[in-house]
Amino acid sequence: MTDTILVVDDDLGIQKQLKWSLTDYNIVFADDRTSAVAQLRRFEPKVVTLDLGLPPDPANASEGLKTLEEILALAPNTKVIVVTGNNDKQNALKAIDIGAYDFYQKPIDSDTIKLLVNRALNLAKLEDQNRILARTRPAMGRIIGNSDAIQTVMRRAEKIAGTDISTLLLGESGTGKEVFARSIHEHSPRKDKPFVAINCASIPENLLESELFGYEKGAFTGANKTTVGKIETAQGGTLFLDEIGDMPVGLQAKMLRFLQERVIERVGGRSEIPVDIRVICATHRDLQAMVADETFREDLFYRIGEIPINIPPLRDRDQDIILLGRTFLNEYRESFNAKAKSFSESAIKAMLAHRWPGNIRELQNKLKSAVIMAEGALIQPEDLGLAEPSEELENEILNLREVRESAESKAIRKAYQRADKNISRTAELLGVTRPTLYSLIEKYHLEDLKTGQ
Ligand SMILES: Nc1ncnc2c1ncn2[C@@H]1O[C@H](COP(=O)(O)OP(=O)(O)OP(=O)(O)O)[C@@H](O)[C@H]1O
Repeated sequence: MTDTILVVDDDLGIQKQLKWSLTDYNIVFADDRTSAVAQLRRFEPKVVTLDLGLPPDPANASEGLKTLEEILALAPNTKVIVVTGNNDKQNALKAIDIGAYDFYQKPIDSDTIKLLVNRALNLAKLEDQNRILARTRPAMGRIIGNSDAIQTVMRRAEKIAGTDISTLLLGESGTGKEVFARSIHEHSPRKDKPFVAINCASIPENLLESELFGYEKGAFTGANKTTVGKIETAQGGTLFLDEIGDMPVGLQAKMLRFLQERVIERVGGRSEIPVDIRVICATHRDLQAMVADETFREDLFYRIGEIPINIPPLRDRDQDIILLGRTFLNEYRESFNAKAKSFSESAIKAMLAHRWPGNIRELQNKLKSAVIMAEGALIQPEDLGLAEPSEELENEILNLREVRESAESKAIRKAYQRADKNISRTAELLGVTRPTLYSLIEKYHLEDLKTGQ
């Protein structure tokens, strides 16, 4: 397919000259700001050449710069090459500052403009490919979710996984902090070594120290034999400290020393034991506020949270609710030998409308009881303990194409989940043919649908 280039210039002579110079492309024209925006929406060119001297103010660059801003606001990935008058370096630099890809000064030289457009187009295509790759590459194995919110976090976690940087996972209860910690471990060079998790909130304060650091025989009444702690057990691997915000202040000092010096002493022990582990911490508490009221050590806060990751709550994950729901439904159906097979339409609506304060854990609990309670093959809102839903609130999007695209890809995903991942049935639900559905899948990069995910 020939690439389209948009030429924004009010000078007919220049329009013609560019058409002759850029014969390899499909050239479309605009002669002012309004028509430039209209052409941009219509043809979605990857490259635009823009004369800064546009009417009604051709002697000045203000209209051109405004047009540049509008183009970039609408289609930020567009490569805009600005054309300036002779000796107008200042406005050229202003344009680059706003986000133009490059500039050149009149008079136009065919070879130069050809080269510039070519390079801009190659770069735009490369960037497109990168974006697609980043979207379709399966990330962090065990984490289920297609929403942008979770995909962004997954990519962040993936990048961190290869390093030994200390990571702090933040998020409401039940959002999957432990799942993320495990995934980071599994994608790290330490994956063949142990992953050891300990929940600081569930162990009584006086036992937490010996649980973490181990103890020597005779260290206290009942210490009948030397016992290694969780830290030593994780040797070479990853230690996951869940609910780090609940760690007693006294123990925080010992923890900090371990993190700084990478040695530990067992309770009642005298020798220092070197440890090589990666530490991942998690909490649902506001550690920063705890630092402010001195219930959490500031130095430890910075030591454990070199890179924080915010795991989004389930209510911010769009269709993931249904995706996770179906996964758990299949799991529980088997283990309870139940007949519930799928969700009714109103159950899906109710699930999407619910706020899920307990996140994925709440979804699991509600589903478990729904699978047991449901009378027929379809789970109803009341089986889930949810009320019939009211109108769904949509985020306001103003660009019409974006609205259409976002609505279409949402509808395709929704239909696909409803059709139990059957492509023919999805096409039927959407009222399109299979080839049309495939081309839409291609267009919106929903490739995971073809692989049955
Ligand atoms: N993206 C996911 N895909 C599949 N299962 C998930 C996902 N996220 C979480 N789960 C499941 O949800 C449940 C809760 O997750 P997890 O225990 O990791 O949450 P948490 O944030 O650590 O919770 P808490 O703060 O209460 O300890 C687990 O059973 C986990 O397997």
